[in-house]
Parts: sequence; C-alpha cells; structure tokens
Amino acid sequence: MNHTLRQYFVLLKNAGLVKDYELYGREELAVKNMTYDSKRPVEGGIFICKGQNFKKEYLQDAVMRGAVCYVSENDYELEGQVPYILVKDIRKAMPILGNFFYGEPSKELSLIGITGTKGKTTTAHYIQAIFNEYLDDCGEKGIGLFSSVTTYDGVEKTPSLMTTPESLELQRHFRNAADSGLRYVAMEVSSQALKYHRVDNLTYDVGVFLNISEDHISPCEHEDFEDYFSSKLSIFKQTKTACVNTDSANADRIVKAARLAHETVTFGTTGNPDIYGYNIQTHNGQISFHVKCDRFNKTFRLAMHGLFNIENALAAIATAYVYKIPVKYMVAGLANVKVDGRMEQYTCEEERITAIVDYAHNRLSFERLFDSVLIEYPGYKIVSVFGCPGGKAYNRRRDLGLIAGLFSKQVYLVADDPGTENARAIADEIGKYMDIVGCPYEFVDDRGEAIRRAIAEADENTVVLVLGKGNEGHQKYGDLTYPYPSDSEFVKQGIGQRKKNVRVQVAL
Ligand SMILES: CC(=O)N[C@H]1[C@@H](OP(=O)(O)OP(=O)(O)OC[C@H]2O[C@@H](n3ccc(=O)[nH]c3=O)[C@H](O)[C@@H]2O)O[C@H](CO)[C@@H](O)[C@@H]1O[C@H](C)C(=O)N[C@@H](C)C(=O)N[C@H](CCC(=O)O)C(=O)O
Ligand SMILES: Nc1ncnc2c1ncn2[C@@H]1O[C@H](COP(=O)(O)OP(=O)(O)OP(=O)(O)O)[C@@H](O)[C@H]1O
Repeated sequence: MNHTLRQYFVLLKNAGLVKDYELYGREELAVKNMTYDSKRPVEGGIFICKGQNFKKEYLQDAVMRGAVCYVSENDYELEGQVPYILVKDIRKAMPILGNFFYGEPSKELSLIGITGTKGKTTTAHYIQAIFNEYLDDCGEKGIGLFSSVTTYDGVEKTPSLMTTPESLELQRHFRNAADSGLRYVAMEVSSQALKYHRVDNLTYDVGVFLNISEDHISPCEHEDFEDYFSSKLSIFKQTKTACVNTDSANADRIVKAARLAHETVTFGTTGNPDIYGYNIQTHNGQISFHVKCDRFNKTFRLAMHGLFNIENALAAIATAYVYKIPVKYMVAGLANVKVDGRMEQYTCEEERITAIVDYAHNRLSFERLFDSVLIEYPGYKIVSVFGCPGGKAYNRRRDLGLIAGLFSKQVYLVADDPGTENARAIADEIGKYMDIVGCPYEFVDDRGEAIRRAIAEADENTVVLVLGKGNEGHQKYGDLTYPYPSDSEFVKQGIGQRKKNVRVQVAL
C-alpha cells in the first residue's frame, strides 16, 4: 500500500525533525517511489537531497522525471509549486522514511549486527555458514548476508559497495529478505553506519563486538579515537543480546557498555568467558581449537588460515549459541567456510614458497597477521607487498610501515586507492617509517608487476604477503574508481609461473 505525503510529513514531525514545509494542498498524494539518487526511478516519489557532493541540478532532474516532493535540509527554491519538507537532519530522517516506505520490514526479521575494527566480514560469513548448515537441515531458506564482500537478501546476490549500505538501501534489502521468506539477516555494522544514522531504529537480536583499535581517523571519517570507539559502542543501544570478545583491547569498557543490551554472552581465550576457546593448535596447515561452554565441550577446525580467525569463529559460535543452534552445525559450518580475499593461500610446494592474499590494511590486522604468520610458518622469511590509501586513515602510513618493516625481509610498496594523492608520495611517507626499523623497500608503480616480481624473486622458504585489497577488482585514482585485476589474479599468475619454471628445470 502506498502511504500519503501527509503520513510521511506526520512521521517526520513526530520525530521532531521538521523545520519547515509546504505541501501545496497535495497532502493526500500517494507516494510511489523513494530515492536519493536522481539516476534511479523517481516517478511519483519522494526525492531525498543529501550528501556533501549534492547539487541542485540533481533535484531539478528528479522533479523533471516525476518526483512529487523533496525532503531536504535546504530550501532549493524551485520554480513552480513543488511540495517540500525541510528537516533539521537529513541523515536522521532517511531511516525513518525508508522504514515506513518499505513497510517496516526489519520487524519481520531477526537481525544479527557485527561491529569491530577487524573481522566483521569473516565473522558474518562464519555466521552464514553455521546458520545455513542448520537451516538447510530444517528445510528452511538460508540466512541473509550484508557483508563488505557480498549482499544476499533472498532476491539479489551482488558484490557489495559499502560495509553497511545507506539506510534506504538497507530497508529495500530487508523488504526483499522478508518477502522471499528469509527469517534471519547477518550484517556488518560499520562505525560510520552507526555515526551517520544508517542503522537507526533497527533492533539487533544479537550485536557482536569483536575488537577495537585505532583506525578511520581523518576529516571524512572520525575526528579521534573516542569518536570512533563511542560510535561502535552505540550498537548496544539497539541490541537485545550482546556478544563481546573479552580478549579485545578495552574489553572492560566494552563489557560495561554492553549493559545497555538486555543480556551479554562473552567469548574469548583468556579469563572466564561464557564461550571459552582453548587448546589452539596448528597442524599440517590446519587450525584446530576446543570450545567449552555450559552446553558443550567440542573440537573445531577452520578451513581458513590465520590464528586471528579463531576470534571470529568464537564470535560466530557465541551467536549460534544465543540462537540455540546445535553444536554439530557450528562444527560443520566452520570446517568448510572460506572468505574471498581473506587469507587466500597459493603455494609452490617444490620451492616452499607460499603467497597469501589478505585484506589486512590497518594496525590491528597487520599486527595479528604478522604474528600469525610467524607462528604458522616457522623458519620462513617474509616478503610483503602493500600500500596505503589516499585522503584517509593517515596513521596507517606510520603503523603499517613500522609493523611490516619490522617483520619483512623486503617490502614492495604499491598503490592502494591513492585517490587524489600521489601513490609514490604515499609510499615515501611509509618508507620513512621502514627506515626506522631498517627494512629494504622499493616503490613499484604497477601493483601487478610488484606482485609478480615479489613471487619471482622470492628465495625458497618464503611467505609473500600481498596485503590490503583482498579480492577487490578496482583502484581509485583521482575521484574515479577504475577496474583493476585483483591481487588473487596476479598471485595465481606469479605462482603459476614459478611452478612452470620448476617443471622446466626438472625436465632439463
Ligand atoms: C558519510 C557517509 O555516509 N558518506 C556516504 C554518503 O555520502 P554523501 O551522503 O556525502 O553523498 P555523496 O557521495 O556526497 O553524494 C551526494 C548525493 O548526490 C546524489 N547524486 C549524485 C549524482 C547524480 O547524478 N545524482 C544524484 O542524485 C547521490 O545519490 C548522493 O545521495 O553516501 C554515499 C552513497 O550514497 C557514500 O558513498 C558515502 O560513503 C563515503 C564515500 C565512504 O566511503 N564512506 C566510508 C568512509 C564508509 O562509510 N565506510 C564504511 C566502512 C568502514 C570500515 O571499513 O569499517 C562503510 O560502511 O562502508
Ligand atoms: N579478529 C581479527 N582481529 C584482527 N585482525 C583480523 C581479524 N579478523 C580478520 N583480521 C584481519 O583483517 C582483515 C580483514 O578481515 P575482515 O574483512 O573480516 O574484517 P572487516 O572488519 O570486515 O574489515 P573492513 O572493516 O576493512 O571491511 C583480514 O584479511 C585479516 O588480515
């Protein structure tokens, strides 16, 4: 059923958001569309004006193509009588409008929200794997998944553009999910999503807090660590059961904030958490560990490398525990699931060279990754390929330079979405920190060439770490994003070539 303009107006008024309006007597007009993008269908609909780069011409275009009203913080003083509602905060208005337009779809779903500095995507996929094992056995449709890699809502399965979609997109996906018979959705909740009201008014049956470490501090993200941390903690205001990692830095503060939720389930490998992971082992390249709680004491194996993934697995187990999913489905799900671009491993056994494609690109993930590689590949040298993005998270240049420089025998610095900055200048800045720890490095303009060279020039017993972009198939230069082969493709070529050379040598 289409709601009327009056109903949308009353909704915003009751939320205390309206500062001015003029509906020109069209209160009873039925609203058939809603969008903030003039390139999308807008006929008979409300057009939402928002964003730093918004231009009046987008609104004019939308009106020309049939928008019946606009909601905005600014009066654009259009010619003719175009109804408008002016609001105090457009970002707060958007989730209210979207939720109403799509018929409050999240009420028909059980939502699992995952936040933290690192591990959100992996945990979301782990939860999906466990739920799907279980739901499949129950003859039910699987779980929806909104991760940075994939968005699956029961109707669409698409590569994701953002960690957490804009509120209108979210509501559309929830509607698809509910209408297609999904009952559960696991979704990543970024600090920006919380800060910029993308997830306002949603209730998470489970809210997972993985970890916290400094990141995303820049003029276009968070002003300081406190802003970043507090934004993440605010997930508990909209959570029924909090799942909290007690191994995280600042765990005391996270556990205290989790009191905002109705109940808390803790997980970790130290102290006395509800979901306790212990006896961690790596044998023949496979990670295993035990989990003890009041319902079971069981051995788990992971299909993925990286000891930090145990943290993500415990988060997924804690979530499944809340939903009372039998442990056999947890074991089966985690034993099979891999996540694109995370700890992808390619090996030339003959020369004991392993290349790993991984999405590590901030301090926490670099620390945990190098730590894990030293344990999982004892006696191996490390060669690294990475860069830092332009225009944001500037501290990464120092942090990644120092960490990679300390543990690597050689580093190839490359472009990683330099945007409006110069990739070589970013590399020079990273290099300053590698000088401090005495690591040789070289800037290679072409990322693919650097990856191929790192593999071709590696000695025996080397792990080549290709970091930062995982399976992303693009690079941002200037204001534009261009298609670019993924690191996995370059690594496959490099390892393939290495294997071919070995075969030729053997044949000779
Ligand atoms: C603060 C914030 O939420 N920013 C997001 C927001 O930007 P914005 O509202 O300023 O919009 P804008 O890009 O300036 O565009 C202006 C408006 O004009 C409209 N437009 C544009 C062109 C046109 O022809 N017609 C038209 O109507 C656009 O639809 C848009 O509504 O809306 C844009 C899309 O609607 C997002 O791309 C953008 O994310 C920014 C770029 C971004 O990258 N944010 C990052 C920092 C982010 O949110 N990342 C987190 C992950 C962090 C993590 O890894 O933990 C995330 O959740 O993805
Ligand atoms: N629990 C963890 N703690 C620290 N590092 C982790 C953890 N899990 C994964 N990582 C590292 O972080 C990288 C990204 O993992 P993942 O995509 O799951 O995290 P994310 O929180 O979704 O990241 P982003 O916010 O950048 O999208 C991995 O490739 C790995 O190097």
